[in-house]
Amino acid sequence: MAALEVAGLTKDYGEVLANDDVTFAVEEGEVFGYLGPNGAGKTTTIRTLMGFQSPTSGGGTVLGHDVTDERDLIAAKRRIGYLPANPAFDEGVTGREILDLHASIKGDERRGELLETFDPPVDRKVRDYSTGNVQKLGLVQAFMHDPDLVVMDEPTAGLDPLMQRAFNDFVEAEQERGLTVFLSSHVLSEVRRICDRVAILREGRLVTTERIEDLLHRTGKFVRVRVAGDVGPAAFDVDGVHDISCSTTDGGRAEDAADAVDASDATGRRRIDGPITECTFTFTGDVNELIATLGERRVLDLDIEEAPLEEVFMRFYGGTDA
Ligand SMILES: Nc1ncnc2c1ncn2[C@@H]1O[C@H](COP(=O)(O)OP(=O)(O)OP(=O)(O)O)[C@@H](O)[C@H]1O
Repeated sequence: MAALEVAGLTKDYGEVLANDDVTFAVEEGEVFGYLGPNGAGKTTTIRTLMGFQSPTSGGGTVLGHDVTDERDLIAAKRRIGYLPANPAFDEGVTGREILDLHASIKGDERRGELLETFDPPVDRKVRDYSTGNVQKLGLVQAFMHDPDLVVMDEPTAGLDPLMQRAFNDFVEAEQERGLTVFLSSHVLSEVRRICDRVAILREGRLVTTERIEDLLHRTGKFVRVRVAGDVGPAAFDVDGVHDISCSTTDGGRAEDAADAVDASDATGRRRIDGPITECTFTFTGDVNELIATLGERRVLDLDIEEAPLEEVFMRFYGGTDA
């Protein structure tokens, strides 16, 4: 049984078709990312899955319970954690009181360890919380009753980089315990690290659902190379080179010794005589062929990294070649 299912989900707000026949399923134990730019319709799907609004047509299930059946959904919700986009808590009470209330409804088996990880200032009134602290309180609340499925709308919004990393580590550990996670995001770096699969939504329609590894494999590597000499794209005529762009600058400038192929002078820097060309391209071919071709040049600097998902994302948004 899928942990979460969306089947032909359509939501028409009148002016906007926010979800247009969206269908996908999240398997038990998966960390699944729901990606799309602002306004793509992610929150609409999530709010429908949590039973806060009715679909125009279609529907879905969470842990096997029909999201359009209020009673059925109440039973499921005890085993589900939920973090909404921009969580809003009663401002006049403390974080601890918020968590106490949640505990009385759903339980709080894991409150202590979660407070160690996310550490919101629970003795302060929520009105004094920063955006990040509200988010941390929301995360504690979403996980504290030890749910089987957690649904989160932009979970790392407002978190600083250290806390984002703590969140990623936490989700990875939770997955090992068998938790199923469904999270929306437009922060692609977080998706790449923690998600098994992603669905990409654009203007209410599902563009693709695939494994993150496949997405990365298909999109290849991003290469940036600096070589001595005035060379054009033809110098990198290897199968699998795409979207190459080269620019040549006059040589004669000081280069860091680390860049140099041969010895540096007494200052630790040296001059590269003649022009220098920097080329960037996406590479989907055999890396050995690329290395052989690069070996024909005097390489001053080389970066090879996974293609940024932002680029992949833009291609999907761009439409025509997606
Ligand atoms: N209650 C509503 N009434 C009318 N239109 C709405 C309503 N809620 C959302 N919309 C519209 O539906 C579309 C999808 O919105 P939604 O919030 O689901 O997108 P999203 O992908 O979550 O965006 P974001 O990343 O900005 O949160 C948007 O065009 C939005 O303006």
